[in-house]
Amino acid sequence: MSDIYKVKPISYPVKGIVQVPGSKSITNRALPIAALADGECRLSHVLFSDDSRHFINCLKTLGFQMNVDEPNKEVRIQGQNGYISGNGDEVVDLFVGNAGTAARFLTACLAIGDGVYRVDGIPRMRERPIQDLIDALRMLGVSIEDELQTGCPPVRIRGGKLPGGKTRVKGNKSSQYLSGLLLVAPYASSDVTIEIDGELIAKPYVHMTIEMMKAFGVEVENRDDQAFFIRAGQRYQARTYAIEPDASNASYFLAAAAITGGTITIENLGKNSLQGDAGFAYVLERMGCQVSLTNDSVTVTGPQDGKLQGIDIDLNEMSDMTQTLAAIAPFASTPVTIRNIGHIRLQETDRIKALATELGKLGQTVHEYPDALRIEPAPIRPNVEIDTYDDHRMAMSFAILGLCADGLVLRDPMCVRKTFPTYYEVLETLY
Ligand SMILES: O=C(O)C1=C[C@@H](OP(=O)(O)O)[C@@H](O)[C@H](O)C1
Ligand SMILES: C=C(OP(=O)(O)O)C(=O)O
Repeated sequence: MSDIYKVKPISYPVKGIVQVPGSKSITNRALPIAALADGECRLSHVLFSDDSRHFINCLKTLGFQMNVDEPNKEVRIQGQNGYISGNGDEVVDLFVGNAGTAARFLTACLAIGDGVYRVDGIPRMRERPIQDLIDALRMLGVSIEDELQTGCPPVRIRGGKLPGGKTRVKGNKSSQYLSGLLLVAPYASSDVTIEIDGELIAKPYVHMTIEMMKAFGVEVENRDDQAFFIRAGQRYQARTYAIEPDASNASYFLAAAAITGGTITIENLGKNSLQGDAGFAYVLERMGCQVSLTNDSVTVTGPQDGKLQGIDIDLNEMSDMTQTLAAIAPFASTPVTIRNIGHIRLQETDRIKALATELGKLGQTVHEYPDALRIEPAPIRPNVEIDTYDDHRMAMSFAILGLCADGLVLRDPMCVRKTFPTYYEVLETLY
């Protein structure tokens, strides 16, 4: 694909069943859990994208025997029952690209590694905070440092016996620090209590972690999302595990139905999903769409006149949906206000600023706040080139807006490879 992608407008309601790849969040939990388990785990419907490939490559570097079958979307991992190899005092370098889940979950798990490790990524990863995880691991006795004293990667960890005990973690910048601590906690030598220091954002991802730990045999006592207790001695049990389709990446196709008055169904993603972003369908319902969510599928039908109602919503628990919602705001009859999303300034890019800038280029009136956005719909300016900030969700969301605009062009469209390398192929099935 070239360095631009011209979105072809669509003049009719989209209709059909869309297949989206496996969940990035579930894949990047299943991989470390399987590696820590005792015996062979078979993971099916695995996502193959930058974020998961970085994780897979890091596990290979750590010596895990893996059978990676991309054509069949399957990974078999020989778990080492909590053992992670090292290279004596030689630093083992692990590259995670810009995968926040890989950076945070690996950093936590390496606390029990048999060696010294450096976790590093692309320049943007070196701007994404990890200090709160460093502080929490140090309270558990882990030898860990941010090598450039930036509070961000590269992080150097000297693994060993994880003593356990009580630790506190801040959860206002990312929920991933807590998820990482939870994932490794069963392998501490004594019980672990994790207390939350202040607010905890994006809670559905913590619940996903706990549910997946349970699926592999480890119980976490959740004390009202303020403290978490993990009894020592528990171990992940090897098993086969099927990964759900990615609800976050399904949102773009549901949004296409919303703005074209069409009907899109995503199969194997329903009421029992582990993913909080499966709830995005209900956001569309509040904007005037018809939604059907069964045990194993979600269907959205957009209003026939293509006119959506505006919405004022706290999107903290589905913050990855901010760009999807912002991209359909121009098609609403009244303003769209998205609140409690300040932490997304710390992600692949400063997402609030990026959205304000790009929607402004499209003629929208955007009010930017430290932790919120308010978009006043206006006619969409034609022939605009959209910057994507090396952020897959900027590219994927504005591609949907482009279906109902004239001449919208995406720059660096393949930044979608972070979680959805085949995005444009799937998008083009809508025509
Ligand atoms: O735990 C996870 O899988 C994720 C948690 C969220 O990150 P933050 O908690 O840093 O917002 C989300 O944005 C990210 O896409 C995936
Ligand atoms: C924030 C995201 O990813 P991560 O934090 O895992 O890099 C995302 O996928 O939108």
